[in-house]
Amino acid sequence: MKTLIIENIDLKKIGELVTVSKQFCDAPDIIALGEGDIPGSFGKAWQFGQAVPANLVSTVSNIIKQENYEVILMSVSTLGSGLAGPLSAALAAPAVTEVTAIHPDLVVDRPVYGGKAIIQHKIESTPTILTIRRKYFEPAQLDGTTAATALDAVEDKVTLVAETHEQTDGIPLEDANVIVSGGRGIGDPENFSMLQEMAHQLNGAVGASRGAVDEGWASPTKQIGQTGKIVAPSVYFAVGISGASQHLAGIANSKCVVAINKDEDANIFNRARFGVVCDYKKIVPILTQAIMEGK
Ligand SMILES: Cc1cc2nc3c(=O)[nH]c(=O)nc-3n(C[C@H](O)[C@H](O)[C@H](O)COP(=O)(O)OP(=O)(O)OC[C@H]3O[C@@H](n4cnc5c(N)ncnc54)[C@H](O)[C@@H]3O)c2cc1C
Repeated sequence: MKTLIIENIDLKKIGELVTVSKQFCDAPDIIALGEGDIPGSFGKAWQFGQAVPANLVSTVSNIIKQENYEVILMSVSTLGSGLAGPLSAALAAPAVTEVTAIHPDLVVDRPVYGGKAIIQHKIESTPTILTIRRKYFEPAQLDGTTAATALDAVEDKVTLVAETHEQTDGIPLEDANVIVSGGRGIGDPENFSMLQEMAHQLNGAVGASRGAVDEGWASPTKQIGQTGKIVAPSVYFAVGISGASQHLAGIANSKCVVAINKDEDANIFNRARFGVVCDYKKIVPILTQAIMEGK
């Protein structure tokens, strides 16, 4: 099936979409956004400078129509989520969002009810737009670069007035291999520094439950869960977090969950591979020290 990737110039995001594209075709084409070379080898390539998704709709939908693309792939991101709906309307094409798996015969999975159930959709008509959840597919290795046709004819429906970059002291949560997250059980904001130190030693990032965010101990940008970020680290430490379903929805694709909670009946232990029933103030400094000594 003729496949088009639409993505910012980002090695991992493009790599993940190339992996997905292999289910549909041998060589996808790409519309890339941003400055610099497009990593990887693509049949046809177009490139926008940075632009607001709403302003790209008519140019992108014209390319899709002219080239007869059957599958359009984007990540679940500001770009993908902003473009999927308007493109679907412009092309009268179905859009399946938050896809986490692709099966034979064009059947795709998407989680619903905060990850408690999976819906399967069979793609029956083309073009079809799919947004793909990050980190569910291993990024393909991208060799070389592809020269692109520059596209600067964008509409002026929305003007970008200002852009404020999130303060991420270190690795962004979505890219972190290790996350140390704190919940309401942390008790006060100062104690988050304990988690910061542990995350620092593990070259990881600090996250938070909504409990901790509602208390004002962590920034909303750190919230993980149904209404926060969806993360997929190799190791996720849940410290003083009860394990509400809305929190678990954000960590469904974490490979190994380690729970530290003083309540042995806390629901987080049902999701954890390793659990420590203990006051976190006793165990976190010991773990941090052991990690430092083990380096
Ligand atoms: C529509 C909706 C969307 C939501 N979205 C999200 C979301 O995106 N993310 C999210 O996280 N929540 C979300 N929630 C809230 C969710 O339901 C829970 O209320 C929240 O996750 C609870 O946070 P918590 O586990 O930190 O706090 P609590 O439930 O209060 O748990 C605190 C835990 O800390 C333990 N503890 C206390 N002291 C210590 C100690 N000294 N050492 C070790 N353990 C200790 C306790 O035993 C307890 O298990 C949402 C809710 C709704 C209704």
